Amino acid sequence: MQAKQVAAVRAVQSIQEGMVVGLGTGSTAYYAIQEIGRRTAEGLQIKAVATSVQSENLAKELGIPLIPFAEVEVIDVTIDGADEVDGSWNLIKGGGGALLREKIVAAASKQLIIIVDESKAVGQLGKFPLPVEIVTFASELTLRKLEALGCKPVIRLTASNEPFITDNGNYTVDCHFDRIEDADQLNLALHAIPGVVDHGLFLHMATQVIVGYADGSARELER
Ligand SMILES: O=C(CO)[C@H](O)[C@H](O)COP(=O)(O)O
Repeated sequence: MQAKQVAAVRAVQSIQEGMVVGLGTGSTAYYAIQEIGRRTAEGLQIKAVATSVQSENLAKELGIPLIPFAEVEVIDVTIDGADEVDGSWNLIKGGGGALLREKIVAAASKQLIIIVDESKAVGQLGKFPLPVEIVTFASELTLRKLEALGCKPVIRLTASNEPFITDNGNYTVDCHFDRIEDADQLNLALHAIPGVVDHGLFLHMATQVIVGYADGSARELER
């Protein structure tokens, strides 16, 4: 098993009968959804909500029962990946373009289990460009406001060089900071920009971080 899969399989052990489960997005969350599919095929009774169209489609293929958000009061556990995680379990997410739905689901979850391989554990956040979801209206203006925060903002493109459009119909801007000195302050500054819908800093949200290693082991990241 590769590192991402080991972390995913370990995290899925936390899912118990009757739970409402949030399904993350990305290549690590993919392994978690596969494992949830395997367990539901064996008879585990759960209900799930997805953080992207991609994960929703995968869940449908695997026969994982999905419920509409209108029926969700609380999500017991969400298992999701991350692009960076620091020693306080603060995260950069959104590399896979799903940060808004991921944050809505994470905020509604009693437990948020983050699964990563060891390359994602960092001393300080910011080497990975911070994804920011913005509305398409007046995007040039929003880009200038982002630049004023000290980063180089780049609208994410698809392989065919078109702007990448999120599941919510917005742009994603990758903000190159190199290092983020004060993530709490940056969180406030980003939310103060009107065209910003949300951003990939997930602060004080994770309740557990599981790191998978190339030797096939998985360990909880201490805080
Ligand atoms: O935030 C995300 C998607 O928006 C992903 O969880 C993050 O990009 C990590 O992806 P991967 O597991 O493929 O490395």
